[in-house]
Amino acid sequence: MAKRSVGELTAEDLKGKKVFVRADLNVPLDENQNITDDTRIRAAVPTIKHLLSNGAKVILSSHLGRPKGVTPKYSLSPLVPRLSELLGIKVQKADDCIGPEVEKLVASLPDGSVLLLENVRFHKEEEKNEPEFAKKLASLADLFVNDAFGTAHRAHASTEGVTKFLKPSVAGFLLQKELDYLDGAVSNPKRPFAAIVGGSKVSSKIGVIESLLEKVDILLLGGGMIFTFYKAQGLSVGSSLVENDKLDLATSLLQKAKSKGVSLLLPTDVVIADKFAADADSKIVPSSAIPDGWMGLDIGPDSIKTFSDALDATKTVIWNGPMGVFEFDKFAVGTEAIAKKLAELSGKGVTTIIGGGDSVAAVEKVGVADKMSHISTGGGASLELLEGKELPGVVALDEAVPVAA
Ligand SMILES: Nc1ncnc2c1ncn2[C@@H]1O[C@H](COP(=O)(O)OP(=O)(O)OP(=O)(O)O)[C@@H](O)[C@H]1O
Ligand SMILES: O=C(O)[C@H](O)COP(=O)(O)O
Repeated sequence: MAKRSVGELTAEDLKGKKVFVRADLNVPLDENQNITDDTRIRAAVPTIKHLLSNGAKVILSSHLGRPKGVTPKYSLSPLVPRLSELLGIKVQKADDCIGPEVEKLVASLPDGSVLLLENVRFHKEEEKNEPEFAKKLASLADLFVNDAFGTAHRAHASTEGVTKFLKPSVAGFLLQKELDYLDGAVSNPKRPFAAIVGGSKVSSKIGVIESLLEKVDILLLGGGMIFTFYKAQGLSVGSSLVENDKLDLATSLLQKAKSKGVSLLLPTDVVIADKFAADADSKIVPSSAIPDGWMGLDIGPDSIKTFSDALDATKTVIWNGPMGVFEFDKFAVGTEAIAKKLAELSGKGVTTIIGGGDSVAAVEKVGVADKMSHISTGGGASLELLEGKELPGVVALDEAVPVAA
């Protein structure tokens, strides 16, 4: 069911109103507290700007990291300058997210301004979703906007709990966009629809693969998980990453693909290494000829060609997980080739969706991020959505009002 969107709220609904906005501003910081990737801050801006331009007072909340109690290195203070710069106003910051001091700051907020609350996870009640804590957060505002897609898979006080005390509770623009692509485009894709799934282990992608097998026409598998599939087919895998307890599962996934008429492609050649290291000796071998003592760390050139050809026929592609150990330049070729291929397909009108995690890093490394139709800001959240799970932070929001026919 579609959710009510912040876009439906106009100046009439918003002027002078205090709006509690939950965003996912969980950005990486270096040892000097400098932001090393501001994607999530930029992604939160359209919703905040919409609220400000309609005269609302924005009370902005987020977590950062996984602190246990108040931990200065997880303060949201380092985010204030960038947030202010992107919004074009001076953002105020509170030292806590509840309590009398915060209430005072909220009471003196002018229309069209932003108060950033301190890391909501400094209170253990946040992750426990304690109603009393949610009520205190909610008491700061008149209505709720959830734009924290990256945290929508968590039923926490600031994502789910507050909806019990604030009406309306609506979806922000980012949350909406993520759902449109990761749920909408994937459930109702332009076909042929292909998924590319990589990453390290098959065990962490079982849910995604099973769910995608119900929807896709083509499934391309890469990354460390392929060796479990090879072994299940009786091939030697040398010292490659293998999950011996998942061999039956790999066989059943191959059978399921067959019975569903999904074209499941495994790499036909691999780049192997004599050790797990950036400076390892490497060579390219057919998938059926991995010698003892060698491990597969990337897909080979024939596989890149086969995968690229298969992708040429598609209208929608979703990608989750790298094709190899892309952190080592020597074994990044397969992942980078897929990133470039998707950029090329985007230019031809194919919908290309990058489902979070390491594939986002790969696309950014190759410099083609701006070419993709959609890059998810959520790792765990995008994976859960692709697995077909409901996200508590989304479920709790108001339903969209059906448009009269
Ligand atoms: N052949 C391989 N052998 C061992 N590790 C591999 C291999 N191919 C890829 N990997 C590793 O898999 C890791 C990514 O796997 P993961 O399952 O975490 O992917 P992801 O879904 O993109 O990430 P996230 O879990 O953050 O969403 C990378 O660190 C990469 O080095
Ligand atoms: O980075 C993320 O995936 C989100 O911000 C959620 O963080 P969490 O896994 O600590 O809940």
